[in-house]
Amino acid sequence: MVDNDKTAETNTRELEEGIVTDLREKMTYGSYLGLDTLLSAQSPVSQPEHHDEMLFIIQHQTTELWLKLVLHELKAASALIASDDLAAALKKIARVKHIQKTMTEQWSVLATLTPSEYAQFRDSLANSSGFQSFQYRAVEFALGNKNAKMLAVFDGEPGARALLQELLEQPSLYDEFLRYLARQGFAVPVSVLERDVTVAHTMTPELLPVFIQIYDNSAENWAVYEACEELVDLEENFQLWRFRHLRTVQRTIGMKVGTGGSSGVDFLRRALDLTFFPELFAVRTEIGR
Ligand code: HEM
Ligand SMILES: N[C@@H](CC(=O)c1ccccc1NC=O)C(=O)O
Repeated sequence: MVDNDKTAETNTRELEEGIVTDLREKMTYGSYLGLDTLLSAQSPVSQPEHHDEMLFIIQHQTTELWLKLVLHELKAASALIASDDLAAALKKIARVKHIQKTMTEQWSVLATLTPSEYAQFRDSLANSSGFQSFQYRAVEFALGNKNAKMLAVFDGEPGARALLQELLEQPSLYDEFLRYLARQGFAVPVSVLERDVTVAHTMTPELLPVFIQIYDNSAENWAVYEACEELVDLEENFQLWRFRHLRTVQRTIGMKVGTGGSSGVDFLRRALDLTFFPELFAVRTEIGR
């Protein structure tokens, strides 16, 4: 038995006898998590190395890890809706919402990078840009912001291009939800069910009666009503991430053009006009009328 009183007295925690210390040939924390690979993937390019480039790299890498999980969960959610298991899909979406909050909150870490610090290593980044993040684009596609023109950026990355091509051709989460609603007996127009899923869904007024029915009779349509509100949360969270990105960019590079070749802040601002689920926002105007 460990003498617990001793801990406070010595301000040192005794290791318990059962603790495994001989881990040769065994799976360990580091081997399980692939830490050798993960922690050797931070390679600053500035010369001499700029202290703050480590922050810049790790901020992006942690975001990419979260994006990997978001994609994993969204794919599962889509498949679950396609198999009529809405409740299980909502569980995945709930997780995505928490990840989004973390991703959005994380901007405050990068905001500690001042414009002058960033300017000291920005040239080293050449034409690399977040615009070239295939996982970010994959999440946009999965949620329905399809744009085939984005694929050209990935001509030199066959794996990324193939993943995006596949997602481009698959129904988005919203497409799957609308098909589900049709299977549940809601009057989803055939034109919506048979639409070309390789392009972005656009506002379809003929869909509004479906959502008015759901929102005006929420008690009778509780499951789909809840699902609608979860989708609204997803879009809201996505926009908040875009907005924090925009504001961080603005405070860091002002109105400079982007390393990726876009106008910068103006280009990013236009993304705030995009919507994944237009009818779920339009229905709000109609409620209770
Ligand atoms: C000081 C930090 C940052 C600056 C100054 C910055 C700047 C920019 C600019 C100017 C663009 C437009 C494309 C271009 O011309 O380059 C862009 C796009 C983008 N950035 Fe950043 N960025 C920063 C941090 C980040 C971080 C941490 C991420 C996280 C992965 C990120 C992800 C993206 C994505 C996904 C796009 C494409 C957005 C879209 O298509 O709407 N950026 N960024
Ligand atoms: N586009 C940024 C550069 C940048 O932020 C960046 C560069 C390399 C990898 C990811 C980046 N993040 C977001 O665009 C700029 O124009 O300064």
